Amino acid sequence: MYQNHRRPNEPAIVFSFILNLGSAISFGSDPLTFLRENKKKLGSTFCAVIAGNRTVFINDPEDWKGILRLPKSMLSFDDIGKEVLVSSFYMNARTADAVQFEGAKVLHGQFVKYLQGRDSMSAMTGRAQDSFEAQLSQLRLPCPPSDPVPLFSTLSSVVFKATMSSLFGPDHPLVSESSYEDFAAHDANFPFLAGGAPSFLFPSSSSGSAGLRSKVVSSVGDVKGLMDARDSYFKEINLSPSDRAAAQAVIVWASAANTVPTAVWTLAHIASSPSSLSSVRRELSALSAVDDMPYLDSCVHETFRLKSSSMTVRKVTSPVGVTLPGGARLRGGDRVAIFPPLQHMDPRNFEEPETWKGGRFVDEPGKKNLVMPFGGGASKCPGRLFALREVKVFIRAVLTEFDVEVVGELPEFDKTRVGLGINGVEKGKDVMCRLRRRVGKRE
Ligand code: HEM
Repeated sequence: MYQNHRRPNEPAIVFSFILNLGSAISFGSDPLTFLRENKKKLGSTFCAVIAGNRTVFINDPEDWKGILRLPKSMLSFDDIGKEVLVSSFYMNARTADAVQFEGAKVLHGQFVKYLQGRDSMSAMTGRAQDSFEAQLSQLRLPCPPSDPVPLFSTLSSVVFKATMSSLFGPDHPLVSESSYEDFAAHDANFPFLAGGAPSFLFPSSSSGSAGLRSKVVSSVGDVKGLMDARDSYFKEINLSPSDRAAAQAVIVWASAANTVPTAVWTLAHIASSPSSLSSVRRELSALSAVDDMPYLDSCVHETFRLKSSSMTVRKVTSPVGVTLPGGARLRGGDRVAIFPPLQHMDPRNFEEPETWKGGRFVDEPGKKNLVMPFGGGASKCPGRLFALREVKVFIRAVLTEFDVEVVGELPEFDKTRVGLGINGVEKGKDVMCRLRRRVGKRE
């Protein structure tokens, strides 16, 4: 009601005529310009109404750490997390509560143990690597081989299946082309669902998600990893099979949605930069472990820097509001948002920020700390170590199997996903590449 009215000590407000929609369109179509221009006019912390939510943007990266450290009694992700579970993953409120609140501690402990523990990570990496090698050796190439192939269309399902194999084992029904199609159908409308649009508007998303849920609780064979541990916990708290499926399907999406575009973009950028390609090939020929390849590591971080737009959001928990460390007064229910591309694209941090430079972090590894694709604070991605490793294993597998030559310019990224993670390729476009099996690798 009083969204556009500024009270004493509150941050300045971006005025909008359409109360419920607010600044959603100008923010969504070009967030960097929106934030930079309003920062100039209103100061580094200001409020904008985004799709009905008063959202306070903190635009000075110096303030971010302090914000992310504030206790849950002031700012929390939990309510927003629950909303997303219900709106985007078709979860009922009871299951969402179990995942986001009651089970949070147990489930978080499982993330740490299985997604970051050394033994579990190396077992997962091994399954991903086997899957990449098997899939790439059987990949059907065009005839004649000089015809270019669309990289995203060709390799996204390869990354999806390897990720499923790492989580569930190679024989699980999710390691299949049809499951990739279900995932892609659900994912395609994810920005609308996460934004709160009613799910009946997107029947292909709900049937894609239903397809994944119908398979996700199938036996995981002898893979005693994260998914098995979660399933045991959900049985212990008496969730029904369909509720267990909904809770497990979240991990299917979280594990693949950002890993797929990161992997394909990194490959596309490396292949379109002759100096990066030869530096990566030099590291590969030394046969080091992927964790010991600083140039490749730099390339993946450079892709994160340029393609990620994961926005970290919190909600003011106390109904009477809070005062932020800098003195700004916020109302109960206000959202607080941090948008890392402000830091990623700042020429004071990165020379020629619009340009992908594979070796950017080799001499300045400390600058990787300025790159934030995984969110921060309590909701920071628990899969980050595995994701980074999986992408490197993917690049190594592709470049071992193929010579990759990019044809033409790289297309833009998909701007409709801004705020949600790693941006995929612009709709209707792809990266066109010639793939030739390397000598000694031909069947
Ligand atoms: C490049 C790849 C990835 C990126 C950029 C990424 C990014 C993110 C981000 C930004 C969040 C937090 C969202 C927030 O703060 O609101 C998140 C959460 C999460 N991610 Fe990732 N992620 C990646 C890969 C993975 C992988 C491979 C897994 C699992 C195998 C995974 C599992 C999760 C889970 C379970 C959560 C939710 C954590 C929770 O509920 O506390 N992610 N991810």
